[in-house]
Amino acid sequence: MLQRPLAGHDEIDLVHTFQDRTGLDRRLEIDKACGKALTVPSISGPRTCVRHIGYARAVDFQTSLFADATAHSAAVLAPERRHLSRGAWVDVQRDWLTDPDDVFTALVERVPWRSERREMYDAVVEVPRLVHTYLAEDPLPHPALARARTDLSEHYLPELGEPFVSAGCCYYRDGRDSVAWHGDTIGRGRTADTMVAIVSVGDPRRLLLRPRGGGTSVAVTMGHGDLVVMGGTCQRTWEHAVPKVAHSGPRLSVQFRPLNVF
Ligand SMILES: O=C(O)CCC(=O)C(=O)O
Ligand SMILES: [Fe+2]
Repeated sequence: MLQRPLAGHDEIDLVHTFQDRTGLDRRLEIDKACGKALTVPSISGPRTCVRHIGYARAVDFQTSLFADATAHSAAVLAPERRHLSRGAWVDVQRDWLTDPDDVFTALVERVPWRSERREMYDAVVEVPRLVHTYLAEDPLPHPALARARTDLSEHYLPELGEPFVSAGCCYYRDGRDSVAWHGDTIGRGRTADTMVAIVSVGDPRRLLLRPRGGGTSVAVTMGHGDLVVMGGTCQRTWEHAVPKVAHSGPRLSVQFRPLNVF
């Protein structure tokens, strides 16, 4: 772990302040010259300071431990399965990514984020999050994500019968950003069993799941570096949402999907 900017690489962009798990104030900085993320003890002053192209708002996230950048990008896949009703299930593996901080900064910096607008009744409203989708042939913004897609494809192949190809990305800038109740039912998820694998970095947010037509909802917290996979009939017999919350720092999610699932 680097404690201070490297000599000669002092042009720093994108500064996040946060408390690590031991309660210490630290800063995460991107060195523009070498592209590395650096963590330094935070000096007193405003908790938040951010500057990056096209988006400037308070950024403050609680991080897990910083991992050694040379380590493997993700732990061995061994998720725990929770069976829901009607053939739906959800797999969870906490702290799957080895260096979620690096993935966080890469996603913030390298994804060509765009805001979407949707027609709703008589008005055109802004979709409350930033989005971008990488298709099968597009290079992903961080090697750990390419590795994650390969590992997920291998692990789930016996059950899924095909690889994960696309990577949908969402940027929840703060607690006001959200996803309303829906199933990923455009394409094959409407009629066939499939899987959607979500890698999450940044502040924890809750993924709520509820049976279509009513029933008790189930909450899965998606934390920094966690993996959550929705599978079986989940997209057509259940719905999911990421509700708004009063306070949250940024969270980014990458959803890996097989061909023709949206
Ligand atoms: O942010 C997430 O993890 C879920 C997003 C989602 O459900 C979707 O984009 O279809
Ligand atoms: Fe979804």
